[in-house]
Amino acid sequence: MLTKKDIRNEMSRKLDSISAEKWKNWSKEIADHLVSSSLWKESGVIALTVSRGKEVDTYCLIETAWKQGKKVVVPRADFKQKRMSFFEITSFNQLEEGPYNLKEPNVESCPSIDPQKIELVIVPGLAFDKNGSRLGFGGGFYDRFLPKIKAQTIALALPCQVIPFVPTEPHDCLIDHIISPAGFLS
Ligand SMILES: Nc1nc2c(c(=O)[nH]1)N(C=O)[C@@H](CNc1ccc(C(=O)N[C@@H](CCC(=O)O)C(=O)O)cc1)CN2
Ligand SMILES: Nc1ncnc2c1ncn2[C@@H]1O[C@H](COP(=O)(O)OP(=O)(O)OP(=O)(O)O)[C@@H](O)[C@H]1O
Repeated sequence: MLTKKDIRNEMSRKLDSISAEKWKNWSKEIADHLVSSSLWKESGVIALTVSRGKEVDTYCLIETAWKQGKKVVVPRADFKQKRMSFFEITSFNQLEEGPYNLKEPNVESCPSIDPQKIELVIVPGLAFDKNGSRLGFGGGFYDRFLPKIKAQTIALALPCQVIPFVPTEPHDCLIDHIISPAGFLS
């Protein structure tokens, strides 16, 4: 059986080989499905990550959310504790360079938000299966964060990121919905 590490390595390689054009078009299709969903429409406070590399583009989604008057909250990761805090951003200028080329909120200019106020969480990840199992970069950040909140969770996946089976451990949290360019998978 493939280990989590095998899948991470294989997926990073596959993502690297996707052209910029395909990445852009798929991201747009995924965003269209998301913003037309009732979950998105009904949520006023949305937690997202700021996309990096070949992660499904979230810059457009953040802009759409702002235009629609929604609150956008993004995480700042504490890599020692493996925990995240969320801060509201109202401009991309409030982001700064964090570890691993992550864009993270500047804590001086962004108010922190009580996780209970989050209404929808867009969860990042490397690979997903139709059951809602998710594989991330291996920090366990979301598996520590999600049990604390009651919001619905959605993952955005390029076609190659949906695989038949993601191995899970007891601490792994299932994602409620996965959106690929073809639409909602679950
Ligand atoms: N855009 C984005 N932001 C995010 C996440 C994410 O997955 N994507 N996170 C989701 O939890 C949290 C940060 N967690 C992260 C954990 C590891 C790496 C990372 O880049 N790791 C190295 C590999 C390190 C190793 O080999 O052990 C890498 O991928 O090169 C990035 C983010 C919060 N912010
Ligand atoms: N709720 C938790 N409490 C304590 N330890 C946890 C918890 N969730 C995950 N861990 C630990 O964190 C490490 C990484 O977990 P895992 O491989 O599932 O990460 P991941 O889901 O791929 O990463 P991420 O959520 O950051 O994207 C593991 O060593 C795991 O034991």
